[in-house]
This record gives sequence, C-alpha cells and structure tokens, in this order.
Amino acid sequence: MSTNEFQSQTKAFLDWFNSLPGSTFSEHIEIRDLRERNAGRGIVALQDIPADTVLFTVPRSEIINIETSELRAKLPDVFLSQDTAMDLDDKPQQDPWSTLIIILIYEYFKGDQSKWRPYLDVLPASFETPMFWSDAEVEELQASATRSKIGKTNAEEMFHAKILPVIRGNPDVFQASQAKSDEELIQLAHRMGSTIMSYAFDFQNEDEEEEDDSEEWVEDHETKSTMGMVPMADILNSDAEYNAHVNYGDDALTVATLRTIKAGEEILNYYGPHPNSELLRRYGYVTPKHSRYDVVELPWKMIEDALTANLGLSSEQLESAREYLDEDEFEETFVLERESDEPNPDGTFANPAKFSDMPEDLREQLKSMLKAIRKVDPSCIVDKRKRDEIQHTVLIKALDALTSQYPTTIIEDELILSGSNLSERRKAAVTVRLGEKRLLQEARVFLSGIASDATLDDAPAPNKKARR
Ligand SMILES: C[S@@+](CC[C@H](N)C(=O)[O-])C[C@H]1O[C@@H](n2cnc3c(N)ncnc32)[C@H](O)[C@@H]1O
Repeated sequence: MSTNEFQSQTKAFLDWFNSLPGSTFSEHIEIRDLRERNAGRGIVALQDIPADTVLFTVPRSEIINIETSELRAKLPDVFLSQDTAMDLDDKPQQDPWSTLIIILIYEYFKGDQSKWRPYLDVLPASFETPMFWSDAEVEELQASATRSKIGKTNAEEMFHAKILPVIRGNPDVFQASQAKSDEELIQLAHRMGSTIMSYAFDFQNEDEEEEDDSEEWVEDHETKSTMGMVPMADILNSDAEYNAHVNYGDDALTVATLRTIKAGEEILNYYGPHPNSELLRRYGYVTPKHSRYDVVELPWKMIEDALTANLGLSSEQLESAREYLDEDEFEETFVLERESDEPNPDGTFANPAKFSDMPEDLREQLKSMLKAIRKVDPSCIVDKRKRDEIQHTVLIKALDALTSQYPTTIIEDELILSGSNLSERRKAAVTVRLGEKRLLQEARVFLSGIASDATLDDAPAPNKKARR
C-alpha cells in the first residue's frame, strides 16, 4: 500500500475516533507508519510525557463485541446458546472466539454501512503468522514444538462447523455473502480469526476476577469470557519491556503511561510473558527481549529412550515399569523455561531471566519411573546414589537428543541471522529455533554444573516463576 493511502486511512481512523462521544486522544502522541521496521502502525510520543498520563480513552460503547453488535438482536438463537452454555436444536454452541469472528464478518459485509468502517479499514488483511507460511517456511522452525500448534486444520474445521452454517443459514442478515463461495468465506473467517488472535482484548470475567483471580477459578469459568476489538488500544505495539498499560474502567478503557516516555519513543503495551514461539504464532513477530520467556518442550519419550539406553532395558521391562506410574499424573511433555520475575510496575525488568532448574514435575516423574524400574529389575538400580547418577545422565542425554533434532547449531543460526537478504519469516523462524537451542544449552550447562556426585534433589530450589 502506498504511503499516501496508508496515511489517509490513518487520518480517517483518527478523525473517526476523535468524533466518538467520550473518546480522548492526547495531542502529545501520534499514530505513525512503522512499516520500515515491519511493525505496521504504532503510536509514538511527540514530546516527553510524564508517568501516569492518560494517552487516550476508548468508550466501552465503541468496542466491537457481543454487547455492542446488532447481531445479537438479529440472530438471538445463534448467541443465546453461549449464554445458556447449551447446544440448542443441535446447533453448535458459539464460543467467544467464533462469536467475534461472526460479528466481524457481519461488519465486514456491511461495508460503508458499518459504524466501525474507518476502524475496520486499518485492520490487516494479511498476516505473518506461521498459519499462512509455506511448508518450506514452516520447516525453518526445525524441531520447535510450535509447529504442532499452528492449527490451520482445526481452525478450518471450526469455521465449517460454526461459522459457515450461521452465514449460509441467514442470507438476509449476511447479504453480501451470497456472492461468495464457501472457500471465500473460509478465507474471510481465517482473516477475522487471525485479526482476533493478534488484536482482540479478552474481557475475561472482569467483575468476578476482582473477587478471586486464582488460575483454577478462571479455568472453571472459561465459558463466561468475552472478546472484543478495542479501536485505538490495538494500534499499540508491544514488547517484553513496555511503558503503557490499559485500565479497564466501567464506561471506558484508558491507556496511561507507566513511566516517563521520551519524545520519539514508541508507546508500548504488554501482550504477555510470551516466548518468541508464541509471539510468532499469535502475532507474527519476534523480539530479542521476549527470548527471556522462551520455552522448550521435552517429550517424555526422549527421557525413556535415554533410560532404556542407559540401563539396557528391554521394551517389556519399560512397559512393566510404566504400569507402576500414576496414569492421572503422567505427563507426555515437560516445559523447560527460565526463572523470570514479573516485570516491575513501570514495565521494566530488574534482572535477566536465568535457567535455575529442570521442571519439578519432570524430576518427580523420572524419580517415580526409576523407583518403578527398580521394582521390575532390582539389579538395575542398586541404591539411591546410583539412582541419582542415572537421573543426571538421563536428563543430559535427553537434552542432547532434543538438541540433535534441530539440524543446525547455535553458531550456524547466529551466522544465518547476521547475514543479509534474510526474509522476515526466515528471520523469525531462525530466532525462535535459536532461542530454544540456547535454552537447551543453558539447561545442559546447569545440569553439568551440578557435580555428578551431588543429587538432583540438592539442586537449588526453583524460585517463584512468572505467571503465564
Ligand atoms: C495489536 S496489533 C498492533 C498494531 C499494528 N502494528 C497495526 O499496524 O495495526 C498487533 C500486531 O502489531 C505488530 N507488532 C506489535 N508489536 C510489534 C513489535 N514490537 N515489532 C513488530 N511488530 C509488532 C504485529 O504484527 C502484531 O500482530
């Protein structure tokens, strides 16, 4: 898109936003074209702005969600089932995700008649997330577990089950849809789904959350959450260190600075403590600062393979040992991550993240497995000291096995990244896999640092992890 076209869309959006009753937009900030650094639009400070300054205000009435959309009244049956959490007349129950996709498709088809048209015009039509990558581009992620999370097929199954029937079943409501093939509608659902993934805000149980925000509770009440598109708040880009945040007021959302922002600095929101793999999957970009949250998924199978090789177990012995393990507690994969404090209240970090221990649940499962093997064949593991040695060796071997599944080394990846003419997608993929390899290396160094005669149980206790 030409710079002129891009800027006139930005201006139309800002004029529209300023015309909304109850909206505010500080004269000390500006929406800027950041495409040169592949960041689309963003908001930049025009002068130094002190901490705790409100930058803009978005009235709740202008958010696109089930509360503000006319669709709820037009298609009560479709959205009723979400409230009652029941399937009605075999119609699939809509969830917050599918609900917002349908609402956005409805507004898209309304074209100029949509009250959100200038806002919809500044939302993206294409995406850099791996869902839209070629096979060769995905291959660049190498052994990253994120490859199994791209989920294009699942998304399309959902669109066929929940989105298409609503549109096709209500041609008078989605009038412009009649000229579209099913395939075109699926592509439109992809576009809206990806927009939601990288732009929507989650208004999960806001009122109740104040009473009790334990993770358990949130899981129990998942169906009550709603998602919404918040004009202007979603123009903010993000990084692991950020300088602004969104306050959820009763009538409006306000965005305020967390610390002094210098003239020319970008205003950055916080999308969450995501590893680069997740940032890429959801938002289509990566940043050096997010690598502190990188994770690696270690499959239990690799631990078992290392155990089998180390102890010379037969597959029958392994099977028998596995039967002793508690099925309900059994984990197939373990997440390796660094210990990272929560960001400071001003959005900065006090300390770098640091690998401080193998996952507790992995150590427990390995210990249980070793006890089980001892029951199957007492000669394998004669005493506790031997058991600790085996644990140590097996963990190192498993890390090495996982590392060897990445076809290139850390040094090779660093060389690739320092080269020129790298496509943005390749750069992102190499950054993700390199971050995972570095974490694996740190885990290995950590394990090697524990003297082989010390027990893993003597390893430093993990401190509080950042909440995910
Ligand atoms: C909520 S939107 C932010 C506004 C967006 N830049 C735009 O032009 O509409 C999220 C998207 O912005 C981009 N983005 C956000 N933070 C970024 C960053 N630090 N670097 C590069 N791109 C970023 C990514 O494309 C992401 O999917």
